[in-house]
Amino acid sequence: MIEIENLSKSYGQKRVLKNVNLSLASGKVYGIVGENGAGKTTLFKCIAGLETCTGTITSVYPILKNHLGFLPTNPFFLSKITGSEYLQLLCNARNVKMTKFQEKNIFELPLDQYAETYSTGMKKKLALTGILLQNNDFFILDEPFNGVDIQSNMIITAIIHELVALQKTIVISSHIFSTLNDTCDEIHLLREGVFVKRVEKADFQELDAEMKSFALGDRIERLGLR
Ligand SMILES: Nc1ncnc2c1ncn2[C@@H]1O[C@H](COP(=O)(O)OP(=O)(O)OP(=O)(O)O)[C@@H](O)[C@H]1O
Repeated sequence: MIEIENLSKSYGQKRVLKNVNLSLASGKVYGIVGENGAGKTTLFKCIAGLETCTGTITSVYPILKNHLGFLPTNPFFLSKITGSEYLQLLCNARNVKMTKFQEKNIFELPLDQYAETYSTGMKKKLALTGILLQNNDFFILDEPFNGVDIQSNMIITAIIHELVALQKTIVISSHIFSTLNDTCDEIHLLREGVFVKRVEKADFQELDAEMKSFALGDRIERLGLR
């Protein structure tokens, strides 16, 4: 169990997260949705210890980040480091004894090439492979489905199901509702740094319809394309 209580974050005068609370259990997938700028990535960075914030994060792990696999929206790689070298670095960081990565290269990436030369989708798949090989217990996946091809999206969905079977804790953000529908146990709606709604799987369709209606309003009519 991971408990996030009263987490707040400001950039200068701007309060980006306002007393956010979230309870995360093992074997569950939590979807975080919200408009651009709602605070999803900031929340993830705060949980991962990559940003300072106020509030508390408690868990069964003495040092949470040692059990966390964080997939950023746009993974960044040092220059002149190949795909295999990157995977080796990540494995070394967690004391995972592994040197041959070809068998684990399920996304069929050119591991002997420099990671910085990979396409956007390939970078995401390399970073995801790395955190999976680390055998983490807790995963934060920031827009894992964005920018990867359809086949890889299917693989990522299957990976998430496998992580659930292994009792891992998973938090994901996505702007594509169907991907959350396929993977999440509950969805939390973040609006201007506040969780305004928590929806269980049985009510996902209702949330989808509500968000559609909220998003569309009379915008299409106003365009006057007919
Ligand atoms: N380093 C920073 N300095 C100042 N403001 C920031 C910084 N990072 C994020 N913000 C602001 O915090 C707010 C939340 O940004 P965040 O990236 O968390 O949103 P998001 O929900 O992940 O958006 P998106 O869906 O577009 O990825 C935005 O108003 C953004 O401009």
